[in-house]
Amino acid sequence: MGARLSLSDISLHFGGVKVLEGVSFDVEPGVIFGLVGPNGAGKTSLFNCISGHYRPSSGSITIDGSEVVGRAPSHLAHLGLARTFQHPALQLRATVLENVLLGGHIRLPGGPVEWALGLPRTARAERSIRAEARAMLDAAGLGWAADLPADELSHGLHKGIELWRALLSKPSLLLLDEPAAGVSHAEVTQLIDTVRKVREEQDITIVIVEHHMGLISALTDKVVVLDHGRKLMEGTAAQAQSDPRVIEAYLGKDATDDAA
Ligand SMILES: Nc1ncnc2c1ncn2[C@@H]1O[C@H](COP(=O)(O)OP(=O)(O)OP(=O)(O)O)[C@@H](O)[C@H]1O
Repeated sequence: MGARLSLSDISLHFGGVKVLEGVSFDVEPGVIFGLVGPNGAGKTSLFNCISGHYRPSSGSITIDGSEVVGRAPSHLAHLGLARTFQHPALQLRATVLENVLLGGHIRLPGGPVEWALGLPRTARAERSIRAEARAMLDAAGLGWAADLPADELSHGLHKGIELWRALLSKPSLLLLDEPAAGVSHAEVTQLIDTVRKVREEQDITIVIVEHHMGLISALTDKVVVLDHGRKLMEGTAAQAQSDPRVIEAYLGKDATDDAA
């Protein structure tokens, strides 16, 4: 079952800077949910609050009813959360396969002592996850790159590696931070197909921060629009794109006057 994510009255202040103010919304299990808004609206900061990288100044965030504010990212991974970053965070000297395998670590049985001892059940699990990672890369048409150092690949493929790494952890809640930023048109089309397939084949809830409205329209069931750290509206992507408040936030007041 995809996870249920609930945010209630989230605020985030850095000194006197109010980055988020009273943001609340629910993400139903199994949906693809978009978080959009102009530059600096607070989207990545909100992702950082959900993934445990930032601690909100106030408010509550629950995943399947469990409070996660104050929990470390590693704890949240055990609750089924995985994320990608706006700027891919890869081990550039390691191979593509090794980067993807980092996502499978969470699925290994036992703890650090067992892993260090290389007990048979750990070794078996490692072999099985490695085979799964290779199969994922093959299915994505990236088998040729599996044993290459990550730094030999393009930015678009780095984004792909992050996505496969996150998926190898078998998340019930996946946060994608600007997956289409800086990637080619053909790669965006491939990304849309991949995310659709993932949703068809897995019980997963996906939240996407993205400026690419084509991708948001193609994929999301619902969106929340943020502006200056506040929730501006909630609805479908089509409703957001025709909402005068959203048009004004992106383009300024003149644009809505012109449209009237
Ligand atoms: N650690 C921090 N300290 C101070 N200010 C911060 C910090 N993190 C984010 N901010 C500020 O919060 C505001 C929102 O930034 P954020 O990156 O969350 O916006 P965004 O909507 O993701 O923007 P973009 O679409 O450009 O990526 C910005 O003014 C940013 O400078």
